[in-house]
Amino acid sequence: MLTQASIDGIAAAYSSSALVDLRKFTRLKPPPPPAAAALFLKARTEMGDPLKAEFLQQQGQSNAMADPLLTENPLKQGKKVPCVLSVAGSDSGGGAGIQADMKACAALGVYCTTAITAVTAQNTVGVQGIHCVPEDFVEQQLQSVLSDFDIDVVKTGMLPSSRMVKIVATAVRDYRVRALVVDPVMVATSGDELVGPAILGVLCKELLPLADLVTPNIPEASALIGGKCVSNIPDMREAAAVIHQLGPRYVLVKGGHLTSNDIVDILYDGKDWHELHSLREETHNTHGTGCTLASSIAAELAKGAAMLPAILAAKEYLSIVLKHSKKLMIGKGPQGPLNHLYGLANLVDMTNQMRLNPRDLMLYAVTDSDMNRRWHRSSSEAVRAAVEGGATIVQLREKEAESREFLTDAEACVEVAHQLGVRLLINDRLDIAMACNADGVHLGQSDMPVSVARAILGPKKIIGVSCKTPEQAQEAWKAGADYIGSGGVYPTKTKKDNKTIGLSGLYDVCKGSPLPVVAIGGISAANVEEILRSCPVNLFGVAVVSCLFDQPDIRAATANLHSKILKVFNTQRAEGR
Ligand SMILES: Cc1ncc(COP(=O)(O)OP(=O)(O)O)c(N)n1
Ligand SMILES: Cc1ncsc1CCOP(=O)(O)O
Ligand SMILES: [Mg+2]
Repeated sequence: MLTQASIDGIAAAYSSSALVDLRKFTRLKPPPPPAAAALFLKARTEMGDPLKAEFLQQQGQSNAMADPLLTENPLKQGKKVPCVLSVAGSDSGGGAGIQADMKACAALGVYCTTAITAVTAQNTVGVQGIHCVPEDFVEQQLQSVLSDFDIDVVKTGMLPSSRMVKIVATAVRDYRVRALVVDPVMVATSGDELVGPAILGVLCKELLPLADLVTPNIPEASALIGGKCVSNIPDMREAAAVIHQLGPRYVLVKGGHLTSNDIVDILYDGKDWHELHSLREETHNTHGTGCTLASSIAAELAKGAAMLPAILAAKEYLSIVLKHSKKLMIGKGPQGPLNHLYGLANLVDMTNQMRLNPRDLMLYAVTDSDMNRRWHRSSSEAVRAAVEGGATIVQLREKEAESREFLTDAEACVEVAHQLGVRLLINDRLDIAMACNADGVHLGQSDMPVSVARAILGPKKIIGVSCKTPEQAQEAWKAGADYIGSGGVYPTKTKKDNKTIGLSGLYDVCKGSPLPVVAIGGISAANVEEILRSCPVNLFGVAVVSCLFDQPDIRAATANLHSKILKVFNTQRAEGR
């Protein structure tokens, strides 16, 4: 057991009086939008943790919603991006250190810069080698990052030499770093030593007094208090008090090394102790949990949370990550990595499951039976050539054909399009679309109402709707459509007596449409650039008939149009639109 005398002794040995107190530079940002905080409170309360919820309510803040899919992502254009600097070692296995920090920050919507202190040869089995980065070069990395980026929080991990610790402390002081989270990494999850006890003195004397938070696990807490045994919660409390005497604003002693299933972390701020409980997850994939927790706390602080909400949110994120890591099979060793970016995989799944990726509207080929007849082509030959030339979606538009002939053609075209990985829609005819298992339909204003078509086709099929006005586009959206075809932009021989809306009409539809828009009518390689440039928002592509299908070489004509569209989109992307 620790005695008051030993606490005082260690505190005296590592007196912090001579150091500049950087805490006065700690500037945490204003609370996030109430909606996010309310969501978080609701989620926490529903999870049966009223104490934490109450605390958050008192704080009136925290954008600390742990699930990145539910949070407003702060990595937005036109806003100051929250920024963390991780000063840590690289893990070649990708599970801990710098790699964990970057993934955790990314998952929480925070930009992560790095200064790499050591390169480890490491995997799920253990640490096979350590190569320390020369101290001067670590210093150079710190200078590069701190002189350029607006860093909100510095988080340190593996600091393998005393000089390295001093260099980091100097940088934190010189650049008036706003907040510092110190994870006093000593031993990897595998039990391999990463940092020797020689750095302890300098760590306690130089870095901890500058820290807003230090996050030792039980062996590290024990090392920080001179090797005293820490084996239960009262010991953890005492250790936290001793470490607090070394100067950090908060101490979080993590209890994962105790065997209980109810993991208790102790947070001490010099006045109050908080017991933070979490359930142990039954998983071997725990490599990098310490780094992940510390960098997640840093990320939450960077977003503006106060310390306790930041820690609660980080713990929440970690426990969700652990749940999503249970079935991960990576590496042959006993400790697998975490699935930090589980939310991204969900996002990818969601994108794959989306009825329509609006980017597929980029070059929308609409077939024409008259033209195919004139050029002696079958519909499926025409579809194949267009898709091979770069068409990103196809619509079969047969105005004259009998149902049976239309269906036979449609079946052949669906087969070709699907072989080549492109969706095929049917113009006007739901019955044909259903019979040939097309990907959906395109409907006009006088065709079947969209809500009826949606009810018939179900949730998986794509529905496009022709609209000349923003009001029509809004109606289509309400009724369950997926995209808007807007035109005719220019007059065309392909659809006679069709009122044109011009570039300004197209602009109005794009501006007022909640759905992605594709322009149609009189579009060719000669005017596609001006059309796309005139509507930089919401116009995802062009739908064309004659400039592809009334041509001697459909493939070449499509490829030519494709390259023109790509040129505009690439420029717009480079300009940040
Ligand atoms: C992509 C796309 N946009 C608009 C139309 C026109 O459809 P509609 O108004 O139903 O006229 P018809 O094509 O049926 O004559 C379209 N087909 N495709
Ligand atoms: C179907 C349709 N809807 C509005 S204009 C049009 C025809 C477009 O054909 P083209 O690309 O040959 O001008
Ligand atoms: Mg129609």
